[in-house]
Amino acid sequence: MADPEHPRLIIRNFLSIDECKELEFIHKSCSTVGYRPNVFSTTLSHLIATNSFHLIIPFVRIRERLKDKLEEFFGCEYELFVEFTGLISWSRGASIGWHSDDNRPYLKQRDYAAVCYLNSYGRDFSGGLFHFQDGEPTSIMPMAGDVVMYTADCRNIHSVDEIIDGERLTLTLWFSRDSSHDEDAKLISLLSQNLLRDNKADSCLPLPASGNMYWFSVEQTSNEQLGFNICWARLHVLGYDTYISEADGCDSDVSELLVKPVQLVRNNEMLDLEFVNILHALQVVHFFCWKASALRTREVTRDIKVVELSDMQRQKINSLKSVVLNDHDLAASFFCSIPSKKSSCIRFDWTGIMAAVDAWGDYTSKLIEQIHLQLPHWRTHQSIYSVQLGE
Ligand SMILES: O=C(O)CCC(=O)C(=O)O
Ligand SMILES: [Fe+2]
Repeated sequence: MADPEHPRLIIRNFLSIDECKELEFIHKSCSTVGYRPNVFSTTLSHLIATNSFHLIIPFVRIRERLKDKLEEFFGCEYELFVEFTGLISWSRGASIGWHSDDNRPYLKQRDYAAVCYLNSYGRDFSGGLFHFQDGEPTSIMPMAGDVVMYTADCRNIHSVDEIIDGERLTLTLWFSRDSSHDEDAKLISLLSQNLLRDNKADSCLPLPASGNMYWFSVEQTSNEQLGFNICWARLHVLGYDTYISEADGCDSDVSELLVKPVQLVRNNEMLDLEFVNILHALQVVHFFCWKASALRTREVTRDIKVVELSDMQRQKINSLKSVVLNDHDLAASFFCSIPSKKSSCIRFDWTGIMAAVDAWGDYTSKLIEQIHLQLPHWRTHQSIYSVQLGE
């Protein structure tokens, strides 16, 4: 039963570690700059808009489980709609002072919040403790898999300490009693438009959004500013460079670079395989990070061709870097894991990356199949739920 003065619930290990890792893979390969300084986010509508609509499938069961648990605990069965679902990461310097989650006129529809921690305090980031102003518990140390649920009103005023190091990642949902704020209706309409429009979407190769959505600068203004593109920054912190044969010198426009085919480079070697764009390369690399140990036993059917870089190619790579990562120290400080924990790095080899290319393709096809099977049911019921097929 919820305490009427401070209605809140904390559940340890609500999500499995693999669920956390899958959502981390999605966020690190699809996020955009967020709504507040040093915050990055991945919304479901963004996944749909960038031809990665199949990636909403991993959220479906989790959303449902969260809503069921929340409704049961707070005694509001069948009353709630999901108002917002998003992956949110906070990097060094991000924090939020005392607030309730409905504290703006345009947020009044929010009745409940559920925050799932996808990584852990001390291991993946430092700082970032959660505090309630009154009542118990006073503080929460975020740990992967745990969830905190609370009413969005002033009975649950809370804050989050500044992130000191690393990247703190959550899956955050808000729920509303007001059906006009039901996120599902909007998502189903977007999905229908995208899937109907694009029959050949079967390969689900990501399509970048506009360049400014991936551009981080301290001032958070235009493309011209000193800063970095977050897609390249995420590859850079993992030790990868990229080569774009079609890039024509250091005056290239970042928005144009986002849609050009890229090759992955590591030290002095380049994989002789073109990814359709930087987001495609990023998805495969993060898929490799997620599944590295399982990929070791996967047979690679294609030839792996790695070439040594020429001086010309190296020059081109450096001039590309000066455009997309013109503040690479800042980029590193945002997306690096915390310094004392470097040992958790994944052992790199090109065979692993090639295995990831194939395995990412299989993973993607399975999710596309799922979405094609489920969408008709979602449209009928105007609700996103896990359809028990074969019923
Ligand atoms: O991430 C958290 O622990 C809470 C975040 C929060 O308070 C918010 O986004 O309103
Ligand atoms: Fe909040």
